[in-house]
Amino acid sequence: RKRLPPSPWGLPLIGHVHHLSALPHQSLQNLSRKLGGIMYLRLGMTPVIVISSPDLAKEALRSNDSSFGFRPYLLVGEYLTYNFKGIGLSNGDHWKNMRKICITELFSVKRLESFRGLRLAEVSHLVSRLAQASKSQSVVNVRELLTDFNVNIVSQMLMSKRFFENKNLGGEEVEEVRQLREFLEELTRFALKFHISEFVPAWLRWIDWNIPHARKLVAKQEKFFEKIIQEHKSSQKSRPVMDFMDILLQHQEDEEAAKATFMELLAAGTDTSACTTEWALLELLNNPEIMRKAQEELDTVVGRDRMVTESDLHKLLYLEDIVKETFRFHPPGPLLPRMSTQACVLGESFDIPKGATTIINFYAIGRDPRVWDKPEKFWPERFQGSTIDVKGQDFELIPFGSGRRSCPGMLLGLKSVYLTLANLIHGFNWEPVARGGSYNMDEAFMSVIWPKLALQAKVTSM
Ligand code: HEM
Repeated sequence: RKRLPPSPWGLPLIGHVHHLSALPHQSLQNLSRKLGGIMYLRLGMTPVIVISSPDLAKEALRSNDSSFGFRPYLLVGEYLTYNFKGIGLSNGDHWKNMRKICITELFSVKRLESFRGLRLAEVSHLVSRLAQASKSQSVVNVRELLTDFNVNIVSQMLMSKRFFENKNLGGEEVEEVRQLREFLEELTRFALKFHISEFVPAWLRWIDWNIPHARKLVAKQEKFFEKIIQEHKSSQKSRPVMDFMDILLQHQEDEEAAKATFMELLAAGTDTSACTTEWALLELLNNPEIMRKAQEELDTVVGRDRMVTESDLHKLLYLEDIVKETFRFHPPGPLLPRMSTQACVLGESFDIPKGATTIINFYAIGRDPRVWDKPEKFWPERFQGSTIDVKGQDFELIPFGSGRRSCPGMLLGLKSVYLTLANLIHGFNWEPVARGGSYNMDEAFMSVIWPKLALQAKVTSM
């Protein structure tokens, strides 16, 4: 006989909402410790299945990939992506088409290779900012450094624009960049608010009191993209190689699809990589022995006379273990959001209703003592001699998801994390400015899971 997975105690109307805190991945981890690897929650009127076991994640994402290949409804998807015209929140044929364009024209190995010089130029810029900070003995705001790096990479790939730390920008453009930063922050705050439309049936969504705010945000977004699209159309002939905006405007007559996809790629592709590097550096600062081993490896493989480049990365095996361990312990987006499009059975006999929001909590999987030895310890050596990788085949470690909706930007994200981390620790010694020399590792659930306190430290050139 089939049955629903176990649930915690609920309340009339709100169901199980009261079990969730400002750190929902941790609340769900705590619940799964009591209820097991699969549970059933009701958030308002929305049925939600939460999976926190590698075997059940594999069953959902591999054996039943087509049943769980949809994204659930989000208010930001309806408004800021013009009724689901982007890639990350859309479904069905439109999603298939956008994903195909993104994979062939932006994320293919060949296309990524053509941007190698761009990444090198940005990393040189990052290193010279650190060298300046070393000279002036000033404290480095690591988060700002990493965010600038990642936004600059993605914005140049998408639309040939370098937004941050660009001395060639005129006063009006600097003001635009400031507005973009503010807009992205406001959008994140908005996306994290409670939206009742996500917890009621579709016909009742109009009652959401956040809709006027969503419309205001759309107007700000419009202002930003209209200008970029116009500039792009008028300068297209002067670009030797077409950028992604040129390509997308060619494929898609509908400019709204281009705007939606751009906003999603900027949102999905910048903070994810930046926060992974920030967590890794934090762990190294709190664990000087691991830092020492990583720097020794860099000295042996790269030497002291030059920067680390992408051709060095495959030889840096300890660095690879550090990055894997960072993804296990601090996955940037720890809850995979999916939706079941047909009823199915998971596990021994758990009934998954059609239309249930399905969340895979791989934060819980990464810290489960049944899956990992000493899970609360940051211990890169656990990967020595192990074949476990982050690429979506090993369900103990799926920071980029798995299956048809897995992250298409994975290769770019990995390059960015390796390159920035390697260069941050290669040419510089880091001195903590935290009280007592050890950093607080609390988390904040924002666009991604950031360290609650942005990492600040002093550097000296080696
Ligand atoms: C460390 C870096 C990154 C991490 C950890 C990460 C993680 C993820 C995760 C967990 C998902 C959901 C996967 C699923 O449902 O199975 C995802 C989706 C996505 N990511 Fe990434 N990501 C990273 C970098 C990037 C970059 C650099 C880009 C693009 C510039 C990007 C673009 C996307 C897009 C467009 C989707 C939605 C795909 C779809 O729904 O078909 N990501 N990412």
